[in-house]
Amino acid sequence: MLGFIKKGLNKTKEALKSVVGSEKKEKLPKDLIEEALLEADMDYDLVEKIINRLPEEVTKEKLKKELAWVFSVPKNDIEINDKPFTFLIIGVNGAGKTTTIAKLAHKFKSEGKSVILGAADTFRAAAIEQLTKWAEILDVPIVKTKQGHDPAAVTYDTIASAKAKGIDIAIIDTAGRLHNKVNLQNELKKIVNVAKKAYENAPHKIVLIIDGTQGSSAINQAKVFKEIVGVDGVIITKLDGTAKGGSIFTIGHELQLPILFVGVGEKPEDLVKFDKNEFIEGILEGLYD
Ligand SMILES: Nc1nc2c(ncn2[C@@H]2O[C@H](COP(=O)(O)OP(=O)(O)OP(=O)(O)O)[C@@H](O)[C@H]2O)c(=O)[nH]1
Repeated sequence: MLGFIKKGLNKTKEALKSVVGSEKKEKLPKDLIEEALLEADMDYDLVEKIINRLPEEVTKEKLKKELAWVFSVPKNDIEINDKPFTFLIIGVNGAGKTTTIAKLAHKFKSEGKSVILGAADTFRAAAIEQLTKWAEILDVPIVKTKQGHDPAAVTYDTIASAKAKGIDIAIIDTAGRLHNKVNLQNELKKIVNVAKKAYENAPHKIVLIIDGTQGSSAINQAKVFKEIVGVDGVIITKLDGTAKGGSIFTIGHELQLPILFVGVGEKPEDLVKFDKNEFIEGILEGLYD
């Protein structure tokens, strides 16, 4: 519970305090709130929308109401209601896909579920090696092939293996070469089609990994992925390393996709379920406390 605000929003809170000061306050002038929210990388239009509804001097309670009003995100519960429940993990290189897959595997394993990984980012040898290392550390099976081989085949084999072994959850990595949209689209579509051949209900969740340190600029990338393959939910990584936590408002608002989890560190346990109220509470702490 505390992980999100403590670890995930620390730098964002510092950014807010750099504008409003760090002493405790009952009320804040609205132009300072405006400046602080922009400093934390909350989208300009969203900030204006909020500011227009505020009086000159704003209490914490009032701002809380307005932040909650403007920030409407779809529900983010994941019900594991099928077997093997398949996650397809997509996103640009470096966004934190591999680390996030390890975190998801760790989470499900610690809930008593069995997990298998699929190394379908066959574009780079390093991606396969990195995921293999995580599989060893976490003691979960992995399906992989040589660099350059067909990612759809790895996807098929992963799901088939999960079925054969009665494994609860399959998590499949993919390559994220965004500079060639057509290739990426073809590859992802093929992976999805082949996943369905392995198991008609797969993939159950296509999850987009977004690098939180990129702030609002990651949104256009996200829109491309949403357009080419469809996305069921997002995970925002590296929140601990950025002062741009306000971008979560923008990401949630613009994409209208469930924010499933946020990454708050590099260790397998550094994954927190996103909670809208906790997030808003963290922003308010940065401003008022
Ligand atoms: N601080 C912090 N670092 C993270 C988080 N998630 C990932 N990272 C780091 O970000 C870097 C990139 O993560 P990867 O998981 O390798 O990213 P990827 O998208 O798989 O990238 P490629 O392997 O290049 O495709 C690594 O150094 C991770 O340790 C997070 O939530 N917090």
